[in-house]
Formats: sequence, structure tokens, C-alpha cells
Amino acid sequence: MKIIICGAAGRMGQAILSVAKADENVQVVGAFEYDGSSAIGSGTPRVAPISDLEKVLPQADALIDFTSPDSALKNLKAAKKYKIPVVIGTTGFIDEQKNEIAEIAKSIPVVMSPNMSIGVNLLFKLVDEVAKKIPDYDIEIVELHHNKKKDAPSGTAAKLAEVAAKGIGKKIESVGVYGRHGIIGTRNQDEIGVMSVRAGDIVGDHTVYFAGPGERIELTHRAHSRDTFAAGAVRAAKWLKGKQPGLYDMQDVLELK
Ligand SMILES: NC(=O)C1=CN([C@@H]2O[C@H](COP(=O)(O)OP(=O)(O)OC[C@H]3O[C@@H](n4cnc5c(N)ncnc54)[C@H](O)[C@@H]3O)[C@@H](O)[C@H]2O)C=CC1
Ligand SMILES: O=C(O)C1=N[C@H](C(=O)O)C[C@H](O)C1
Repeated sequence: MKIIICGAAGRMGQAILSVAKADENVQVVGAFEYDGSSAIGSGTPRVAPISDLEKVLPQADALIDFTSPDSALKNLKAAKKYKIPVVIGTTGFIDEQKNEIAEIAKSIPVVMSPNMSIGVNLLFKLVDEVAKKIPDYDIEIVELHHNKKKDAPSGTAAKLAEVAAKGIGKKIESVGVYGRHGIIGTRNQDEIGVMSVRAGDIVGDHTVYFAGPGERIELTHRAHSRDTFAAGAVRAAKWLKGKQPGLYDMQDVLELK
């Protein structure tokens, strides 16, 4: 399996490179960074400028992207030109960009997930189940990440909120509350609070609270290492081989649906 990594010098890019190195069935044929990055020319394989992406795309079986929303979309468009399957781990897309990705996925197979870990993908299922069983309990989500993270809430927290809202028969657009401050009045029955903490080098924690009279359930996932996301991304790239065009997620890859 020949893969390309976009965002190769980043935290996730480095984790994927080390997972790929340890896997004899995976060969990294391209490691890319933005043009002008100080990482260009360093590392094994040598990091190349993203303007060279199209030179390598024809040799690849899959492209894995952990960059930024704008860059991920550009890289996806280049992959479409050469009909190369794509794994998108990048988070923070706005709705318009998500629609563009869905449109491109009609031509090539794409796995997109805000979280590539097995545990969080099980958590999505658990939250759906609990929300459906106790829809009148207050639902709150707290996510903790490192102080270098750019987007908030995390893509995972946004997805957890979407799943919980759907579980209680609501749309997250109508019930989501992102942070609270001041004399805001009492909590509305249906609102789903989403709170973001940014501190130190926390890899990624997510807790979903279901609170009712005299009790609460807390469902927590804690990532100990980025290797869990990296292994998931490489697994998704392998899974894409031979797949029909379409927009898939990690629940498809892990057969959790
Ligand atoms: N789906 C998942 O399981 C996970 C998703 N993420 C997401 O992945 C993304 C990246 O996270 P990190 O690695 O922590 O960030 P990072 O900032 O350490 O790495 C991103 C890298 O992409 C590079 N980059 C930016 N534009 C580029 C372009 N046009 N071409 C090539 N490289 C480019 C940057 O220079 C940087 O090295 C974020 O959106 C984050 O939320 C992070 C961890 C797990
Ligand atoms: O930026 C990160 O680090 C992470 N981002 C993902 C997200 O936004 O959900 C997943 C993970 O929690 C780490």
C-alpha cells in the first residue's frame, strides 16, 4: 500500500509516519508540507513542498490528510484529478466545505472522520443509545485538548453533539450552546452545552454527561497517544483499496454500523 501524507511535519503527520514505518505493508511515497515550510528537505522520507503533490499522486494508492480545512480541500481536489482515494482526518470544516467534500466523494472514495480511534467511534454509538433511552436528561459535552489546537469545539465534540441531538430528536443547529458566560438564565430543557478546554499537551479527552434527578452518567474517552489516531488513519487507507466512490467514515471502516 503506497500512501501520501499531507501535513507530514505536523503532530499527526509525524505519528502517521512512525506507524507507517513499523508496517511492512505500507510505503510512504510522498510526505508533504506547505511550500516554504522549514520542514522541507528534512526527515525520512524527505518532506517535499505541496506544490509537488501532483508529481507523486499517480503512484499512490491513498492520500492521508491532516492539515487545515482549506489545505485539505485543495489536496482532495488534486486527488480527485488522479482518482486517488483519500482519508481526511482534518477537522474544522464549515458546512460549505463539507458539501464540497461530499460532492467530490461522488467521484472518489473518501473516509472522513474527526476521530480515527476505535474508542471514540464506539462512544458515538453509546451516546446515540443513551440519548434515545433518556431524552429528558440534560446533555453536556466537555472536550480537553493541547494548547496548540486551532479549532473549537473539537471535530469529535461537534460530532458527539450532533449524535446526541439526533438521539433526542433535535437538530444540533437549534440546541447547541457553545460556552456560557454572564447572567444567561436557567438552562433550557433541550440545550446541549459544548465546552472546550485548551491546556498543556493533552492529546484529547471527551466526556458526555447525561444528568437527571439525583444522578448522572459520564461517558469519557481519553486518548493517551496520537498513535491511536494514526493507526486508524492507516487502517482507513488500507480499507479504501478497491472501494466504490462515496463518503465513508470510521464506523464503516471499523464495521460498527
Ligand atoms: N481525525 C482524527 O483522528 C484527528 C484529527 N486531528 C486533526 O488533524 C489536523 C491536524 O492536527 P495536528 O497534526 O495536531 O496539527 P499540526 O498543526 O501539528 O499539523 C498540521 C500540519 O499541516 C501542515 N500544512 C498546512 N497546510 C498544508 C498544506 N497545504 N500542505 C501540506 N501541509 C500543510 C502544517 O504546516 C502542519 O505541519 C487538525 O485539524 C486536527 O484537529 C488531529 C488528531 C486526530
Ligand atoms: O487536534 C487534535 O489534536 C485532535 N483533533 C481531533 C478533533 O478535533 O476532534 C481529534 C482528537 O481529539 C485530537
